[in-house]
Amino acid sequence: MARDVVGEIMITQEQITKRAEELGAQITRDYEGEEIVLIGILRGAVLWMGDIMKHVDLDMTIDFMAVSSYGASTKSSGVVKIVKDLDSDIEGKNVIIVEDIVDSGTTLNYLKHYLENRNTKSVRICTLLDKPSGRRVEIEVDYIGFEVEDKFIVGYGLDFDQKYRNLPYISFLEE
Ligand SMILES: O=P(O)(O)OC[C@H]1O[C@H](OP(=O)(O)OP(=O)(O)O)[C@H](O)[C@@H]1O
Ligand code: HPA
Repeated sequence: MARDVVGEIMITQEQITKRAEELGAQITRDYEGEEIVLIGILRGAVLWMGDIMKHVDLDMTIDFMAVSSYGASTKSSGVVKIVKDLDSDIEGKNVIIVEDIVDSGTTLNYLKHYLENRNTKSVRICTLLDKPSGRRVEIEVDYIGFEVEDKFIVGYGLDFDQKYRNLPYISFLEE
C-alpha cells in the first residue's frame, strides 16, 4: 500500500489562534447576558474546542459527544454513529456545537436535529473548517474559522485513519 503523503501547510497555528480569539469574542457579544453550553465533538474538535473556550467570556459549561462516520476512508459512510452521548442535561440551554470540519454536512445535520429534539433553547454550530465543495446536505453554519478547498484535510485534530491529529497546523493528503 502506498504511504500517505502530507502536503504543505495550509493554515498555521498562529492563524488558528487569531481566528479563535475573533470567534470567541463574537460568541461573547452574541450571547451577552445568557448562559451557554459548548459541546465538543470528539475526536476531531479536541484542539479547536480548547482554543474557542478560552476566548468565550460568558457563564458557560462544556460537554462532549463522540460520533463517527468516516472510519478508515476519505468518504463519509453517510451513517452517523453516536459513540459517546452527553453526560449533562441540556434542556432549555443555549448550545453551541464545536466541530473540526463541516464537509458533506451529514454529521452536523444529524447532530443539530438530535440536540434540538432535547428541548434546547437554541442550537448553533462553530466549526474550525468549512468545505462547501463537499456538501450533500444543506446546513446553516453560524461560526466558521476558515473555508478550505476540495482536499482531504489532516492536522490540528483532523485525521486520516486516526493519524495526523497531532500536526500543529492544517494540511492535506496528497492524491
Ligand atoms: O460533514 P461530514 O461529511 O459529516 O464530515 C464531518 C465529520 O467527519 C469527521 O468525523 P469522523 O467521523 O471522521 O470522526 P472523528 O471526529 O473521530 O475524526 C469530522 O470530525 C466531522 O465530525
Ligand atoms: O477533509 C477531511 N479530513 C478529515 N476528516 C474529515 N471528515 C470529513 N472531511 C474530512
